Amino acid sequence: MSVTVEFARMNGLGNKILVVDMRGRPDKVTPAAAVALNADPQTEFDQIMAIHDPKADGTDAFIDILNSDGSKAQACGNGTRCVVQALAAETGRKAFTFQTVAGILNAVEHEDGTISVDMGRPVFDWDKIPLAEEFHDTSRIELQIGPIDNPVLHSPSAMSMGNPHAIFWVDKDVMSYDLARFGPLLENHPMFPERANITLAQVTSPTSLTTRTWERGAGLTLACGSAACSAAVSAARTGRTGRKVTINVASAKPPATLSIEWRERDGHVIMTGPAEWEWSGRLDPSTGLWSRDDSREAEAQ
Ligand SMILES: N[C@H](CCC[C@H](N)C(=O)O)C(=O)O
Repeated sequence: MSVTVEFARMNGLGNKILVVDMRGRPDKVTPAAAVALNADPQTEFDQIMAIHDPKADGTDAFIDILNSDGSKAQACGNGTRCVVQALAAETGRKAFTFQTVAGILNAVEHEDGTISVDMGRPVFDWDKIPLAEEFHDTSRIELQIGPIDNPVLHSPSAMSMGNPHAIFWVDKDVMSYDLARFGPLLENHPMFPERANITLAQVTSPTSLTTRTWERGAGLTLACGSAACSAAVSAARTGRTGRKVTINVASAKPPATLSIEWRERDGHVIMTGPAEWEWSGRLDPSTGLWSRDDSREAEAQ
């Protein structure tokens, strides 16, 4: 047992996020707490974004990211927008700088409530993604699933957006694939020594894509921000689209889009989209025991 902390149940395009306030204390949300929270339908989540005191000058907070299986993630685009909305509501500030294990992220909340996160620069080197085999060109790697002579999915683009991603290009509706079946096989494929997030992407115009993602450590999710960034970068990198695209996140609830720009001048990826607060409560970061606090809902009415 440890002293409880505040948390907020939020979502980014339906990607289920728990934002946990760990400021002012040295401990962490444990993998066991994550697994316990995910086992309860009311607190089931895709990522926990734990806000810690800043560790570096010029940053507002250190963010620790956990997947629902208790493993760590280096990046979470939808969760980062949720953290911005929570801190903006608390402080009235609009711009924040966060540190994660993958580096420094700058983010800003706009007048219309949407949030832009500078996700940093993509990494294409095979050993940094990481892949198990050397590929000179990671924009199309040798990997396939299904019958050898007629693969269902093949030749993905691989990259790191802080975390590892494989983007499979498809020309049919992304919902028509059995991603629940192929996702775990590809996530854990020997090609990906640190596993990978697996995305199906369909190019729908020179400025738009539709995506659907099987997340490493979380499975089928309604949306994945870093995967949307990776799909946008990979589409531009392979000449499928320009550097600025709208991503239709096929399973997002309600249907929604993210705007992604792979900025020409510095190679940074800027993701813009919404975040939504659902309810708040308190939890024990060592066990995951939690209770709901309805005072904020009462205030809002
Ligand atoms: N939902 C997140 C990504 C989580 C990535 C995580 N599954 C991993 O890399 O292990 C997003 O919006 O970017």
